[in-house]
Amino acid sequence: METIERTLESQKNIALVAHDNQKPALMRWCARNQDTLTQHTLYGTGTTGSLLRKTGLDVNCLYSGPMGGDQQLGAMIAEGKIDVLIFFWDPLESMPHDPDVKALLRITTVWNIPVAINEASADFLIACEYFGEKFVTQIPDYSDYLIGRTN
Ligand SMILES: O=C(CO)COP(=O)(O)O
Repeated sequence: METIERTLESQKNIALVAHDNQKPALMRWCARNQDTLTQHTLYGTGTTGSLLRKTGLDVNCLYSGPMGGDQQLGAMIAEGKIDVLIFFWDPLESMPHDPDVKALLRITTVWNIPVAINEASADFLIACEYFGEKFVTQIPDYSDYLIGRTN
């Protein structure tokens, strides 16, 4: 597939999500990185975002994951409205909305956004010089894709 450039601005739109068993770890991680996170625009699924708001972070809350929050985030990623996903998902518990979780992770790959799936990868990502700077990525050329399918 043809690709085009997409520039992630220095102030990023960051999605924060954690499954229940991972919420304490994400809360601690956000507290540790509060100064950096406040320089960006934050989004979260319903419960994660509401808990983070209680700690003083300005998080735009979507629906709770099992009620459609993962799908809302997926749509925002496809529309270029989310630049980075921090998702502390739970590998040891089955979720009623597992198809939504898979779909969310899949769409991050389709649109080539940086993703952290656990604390160590989140530490790497936030330590990266590009976290607070412009960063150019390659994304699918959707216009070209559509032309190819409709010609
Ligand atoms: O289920 C989730 C992600 O799959 C997260 O949803 P909550 O933040 O509402 O718990």
